Amino acid sequence: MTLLETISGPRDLDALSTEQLEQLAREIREYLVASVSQTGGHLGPNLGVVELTIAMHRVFDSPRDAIVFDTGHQSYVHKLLTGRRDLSTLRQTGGLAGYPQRSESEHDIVESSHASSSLSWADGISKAFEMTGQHDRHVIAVVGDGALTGGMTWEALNNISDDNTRKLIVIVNDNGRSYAPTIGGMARFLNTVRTKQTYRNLHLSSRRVFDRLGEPARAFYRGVRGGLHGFLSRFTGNEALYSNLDIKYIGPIDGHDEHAMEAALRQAREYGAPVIVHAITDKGRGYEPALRDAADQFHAVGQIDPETGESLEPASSPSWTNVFADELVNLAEHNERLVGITAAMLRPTGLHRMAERFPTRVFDVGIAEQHAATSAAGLAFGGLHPVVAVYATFINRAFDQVLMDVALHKAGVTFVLDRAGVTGPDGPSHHGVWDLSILQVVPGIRIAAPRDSVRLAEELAEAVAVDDGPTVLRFPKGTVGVDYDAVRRADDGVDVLAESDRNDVLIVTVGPMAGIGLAVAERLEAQGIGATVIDPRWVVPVPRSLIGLAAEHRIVVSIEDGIRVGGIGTRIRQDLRQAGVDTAVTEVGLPDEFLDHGSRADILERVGLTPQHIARDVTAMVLGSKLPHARGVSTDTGSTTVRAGSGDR
Ligand SMILES: Cc1ncc(C[n+]2csc(CCOP(=O)(O)OP(=O)(O)O)c2C)c(N)n1
Ligand SMILES: CC(=O)[C@@H](O)[C@H](O)COP(=O)(O)O
Ligand SMILES: [Mg+2]
Repeated sequence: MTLLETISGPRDLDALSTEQLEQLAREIREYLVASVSQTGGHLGPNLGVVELTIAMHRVFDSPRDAIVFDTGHQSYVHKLLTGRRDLSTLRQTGGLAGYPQRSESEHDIVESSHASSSLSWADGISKAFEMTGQHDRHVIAVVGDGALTGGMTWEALNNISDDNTRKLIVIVNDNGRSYAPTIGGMARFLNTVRTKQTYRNLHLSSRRVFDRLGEPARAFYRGVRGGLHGFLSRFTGNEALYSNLDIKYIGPIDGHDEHAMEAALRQAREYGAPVIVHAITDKGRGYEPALRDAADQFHAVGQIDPETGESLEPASSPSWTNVFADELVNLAEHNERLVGITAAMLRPTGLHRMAERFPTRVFDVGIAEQHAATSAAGLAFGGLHPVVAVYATFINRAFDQVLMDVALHKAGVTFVLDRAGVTGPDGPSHHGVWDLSILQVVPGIRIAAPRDSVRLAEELAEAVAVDDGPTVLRFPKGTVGVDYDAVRRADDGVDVLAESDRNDVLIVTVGPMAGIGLAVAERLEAQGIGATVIDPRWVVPVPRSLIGLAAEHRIVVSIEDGIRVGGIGTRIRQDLRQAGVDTAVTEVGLPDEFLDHGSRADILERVGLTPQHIARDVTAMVLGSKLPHARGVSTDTGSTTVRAGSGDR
């Protein structure tokens, strides 16, 4: 039996000796590589927090003490130590979440994977403990150096520093990277600490002395080093940033020395006021393939060979990200006004290719989407055309900046939203399902949803040519798949993908839902129901020719990979009514619920976003029976009658 198998909860850690703790750390690393190489996940970040998490659970008493992970992708070790030793179902339908999840454990608090929120959570929880007389409960936030580049962390620190009675400990997990090396002045400050000769000399010289004196001395050295470094750091200027905020600073601590971490955390626990413990760690620690990975030290991996780290996933047709990356470089070759902005996700969003070709024309602003959007408005004011590339779910955070800095000032900024729609394994906070609903209310915005790689190139070129307001391009995670050629294109750019000799149903597909729309049309034809399938390409504002076509059909069915509430379908319905067209509308999309993690296919099946579900519901509607109430489907038949009719062209 391994030591890890004896750990059913954090208190089982208390009796372990130094040697056992070192063995446990080894076993956890071995397990993480063996398991996550099969399931995929955030291998690098979790290899970097093994000793830190063990020390944290030994010093504090979760769940009485509240532990908050920032972003939450580095919580696998926490899961292993809190009764979830089997990670084999990680991120799979019905399996363990890749982030903390309250339904899994009382030890889990923050489920969102949106970075930089942990200190605000900790601020609120610690205030609540104070105000409810729970003075013995601590709050511990584990925040990465990357997450520290997000504005919320500074808003929270500004508040936390205002009240030094709260038992709030911030563990800065500083591995010097987000995906790539973390950018900005904050990172430079932290980096001085990491590389400070004083710290390194002290560490090396004192360790050598004690090592020569044998185990008792070694144990003594490890026990005091955390506090020693914290104390000494006052003379090396490292604490300046925090102590000026009137927050005690302990560090830098070797985040892989479990004893040093424990000593520092015990010191922090006894301090009785907000404390920052600065841990120096390595993302991918203990696993050579990760440490060697210059791109992102195995920040997020698919299935890999545990020995070599090589990907086991078959090379497939290009990803949406790669098509975007190449097309943007092509456009930038001929348009020197184009500049790119990423929020610490240069490679994941594909901007690395433009950065390689035009290094001075791509900006990494850190995990700072709000700043990215408003800085883009500034770049546009200065005569450039910024392309802000973020994951769709993260644009939520910058809604006000898109509205009040970009759109209000009619700034020509293009937002490229990758991972739009159901993403799958990353769970509810990662599905990019809200962008169509929240962005379409922005005055003057234009939103395109390419259905395939040809349209992505077309619509990106069209977007960057617009300089009098925001444009948006959104596409899903994964490979692009086949191209869907049009039968014809209307003057306003709407593509007709399929027609019938009966005008029973107009199917309006948003982006890659074109495939589903065409499959639905086939099923309807088999029932003798005629369907026209169109791809508006630019879905906001609703094109005029779509309104005209709707007037010629009995029913409009919109299909979108976004929440139905406030989605494109509702926009179409409103615009039809405004134009005096009373054709019934059925909006097919996602329910306005948080969708658990799982494969994209499983989730789409679960919510009925499949050709068979949609065709069944539309058939029932056309044949006049009451539409069965499928999740994610709403039918506007109350206010209008389904057009009786010949349906003949
Ligand atoms: C608001 C937001 N933007 C972008 C991301 C994508 N993202 C996930 S982890 C990560 C890097 C986090 O770096 P750090 O906080 O240093 O943690 P580490 O992975 O180094 O442990 C980023 C950018 C996110 N989760 N949230
Ligand atoms: C934690 C986080 O936000 C990212 O690491 C995200 O999990 C990456 O998602 P993809 O794997 O789809 O790039
Ligand atoms: Mg980091």
